[in-house]
Amino acid sequence: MATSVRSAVAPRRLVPAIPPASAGHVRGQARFGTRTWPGGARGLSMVVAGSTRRRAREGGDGDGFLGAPVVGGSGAELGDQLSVVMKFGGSSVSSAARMEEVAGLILAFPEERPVVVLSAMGKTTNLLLLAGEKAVGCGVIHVSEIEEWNTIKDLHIKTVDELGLQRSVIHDMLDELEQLLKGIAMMKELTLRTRDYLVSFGECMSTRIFAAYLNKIGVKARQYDAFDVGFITTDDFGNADVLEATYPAVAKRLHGDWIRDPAIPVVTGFLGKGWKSGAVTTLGRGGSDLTATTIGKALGLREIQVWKDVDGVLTCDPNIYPNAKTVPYLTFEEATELAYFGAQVLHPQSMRPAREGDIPVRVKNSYNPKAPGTLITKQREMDKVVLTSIVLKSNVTMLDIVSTRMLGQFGFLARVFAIFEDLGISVDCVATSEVSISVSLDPSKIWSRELIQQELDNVVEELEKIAIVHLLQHRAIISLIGNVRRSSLILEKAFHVLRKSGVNVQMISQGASKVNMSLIVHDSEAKACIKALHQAFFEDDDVLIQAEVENLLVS
Ligand SMILES: Nc1ncnc2c1ncn2[C@@H]1O[C@H](COP(=O)(O)OP(=O)(O)O)[C@@H](O)[C@H]1O
Ligand SMILES: N[C@@H](CC(=O)OP(=O)(O)O)C(=O)O
Repeated sequence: MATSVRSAVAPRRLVPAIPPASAGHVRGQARFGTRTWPGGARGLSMVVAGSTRRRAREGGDGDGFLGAPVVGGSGAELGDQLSVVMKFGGSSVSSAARMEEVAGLILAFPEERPVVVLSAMGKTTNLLLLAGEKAVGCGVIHVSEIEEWNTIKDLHIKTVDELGLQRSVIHDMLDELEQLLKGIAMMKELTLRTRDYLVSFGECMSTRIFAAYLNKIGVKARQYDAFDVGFITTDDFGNADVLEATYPAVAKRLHGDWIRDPAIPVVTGFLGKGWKSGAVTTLGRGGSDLTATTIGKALGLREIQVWKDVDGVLTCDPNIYPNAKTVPYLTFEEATELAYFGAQVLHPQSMRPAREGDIPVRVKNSYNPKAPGTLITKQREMDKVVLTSIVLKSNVTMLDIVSTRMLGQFGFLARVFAIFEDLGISVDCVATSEVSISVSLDPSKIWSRELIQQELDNVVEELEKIAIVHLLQHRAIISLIGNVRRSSLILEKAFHVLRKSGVNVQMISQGASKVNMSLIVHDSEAKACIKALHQAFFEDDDVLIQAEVENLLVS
């Protein structure tokens, strides 16, 4: 077993204490459940516009004012500045009923002026991907029979009907989507660029429907496609990075429109525009979280809320072990490690803008809004914290690389990493000795290019020029996110549990940030390990007692 230092995540700065901004939200929570306005145009007009004066606009104008009576008027009437981002994931907006709930949630916080970010409805992104893949091989005349395409179409039409909207809200989008699928069928290929364009229809439709619904119930809203309002990205289709130029561009557009003609912005999550290609890009799966934090930073908002289908960030993936509990507080650093090392609940890059802008992020449950959720800030009280969360990244590939020449550690490491750089492969965990190095490869980066085996063959071929290489597949990284000051206690306990379970740890790695200790085990053992570790750390008081004793000894 090798031990090491890992440096997968960006370096950190020391930061001041939790800002008082969080207090504002607690006020909002207290109000929830005793809503003054249960919904409906009259109440909502009071909530959102601060005025009961109405202004009806007829006919769709492409801005989300789709023929419904709307409320609002001058900026003076709407009053305040935009104050929070509220991002709702696919599970939160999966049907008409869910959209009604979400509208109710937004309006339950009348003191807020939200920017709303939405993902595609339910599983639409997956369905679009499947439809695209089927289109490649089915022939143009069979496109209309693709099951996933019909499911997407039915869901969106049903939603529009149930919300009492005109089908014209999404008619053009559905038409264009069908044409695109036919184009893919004709070309018999689905490039990464076309795939991003294809999946963008999910967010483009959900936001159009939701904005139209808000307008219908009397809340003035305006739909935006992120790629048209300044989300400028790299041209890495499927996994694009947001570029710095995005912040001023987004701020200018959203703020400018708000000042001119206040209306709740409803923005597509997940999407951007490639700075060279000008084409639609996507920010990686779950990328709407990153859209939300980017807008939060761009506009300097008070809080970023990401609404999910769980009570917040949990002590482990509830699909692996249902006894997972809510983690009430996290630092940006912990949340970043957690997301980067596989917790699906947050997009890996999403904490960066929030941390840079020092804007608290709150993870909430749209199915259980009274639950306090998880508050993520720069710093938090760590005295009583031992372990925060256990994260699993499955199906990881490891490379054991042993130098054949005596290059010396410096030259050897440099050569190895130059090869990874040349091949554009990123590394999660690293363990080194003078003439050998073990690394785990970041699966998301490899998968995104769908060339797993080919890429692995390339990297092995290159490395074999300077080393003996063993490729180990089907491994899992178990990351223990916890208190740096308790690392000995965490490791002692973890190894005790794993030894009792008969598990052999193949590599351990501790990041420079030290909030994360990663253990690599065989994939087949990983889920049982998570369960045993969870029981030991979160369901057994012993560990807390040990920490208390340590506290006393220190003080
Ligand atoms: N540590 C964790 N805490 C909370 N949820 C987790 C965790 N690990 C995995 N998940 C999964 O992440 C899901 C929420 O993320 P996601 O599906 O991206 O939400 P949304 O689509 O609403 O944005 C949960 O339903 C849960 O199954
Ligand atoms: N719809 C995209 C983007 C996204 O963020 O979705 P969600 O918020 O449902 O994870 C996806 O499925 O990846």
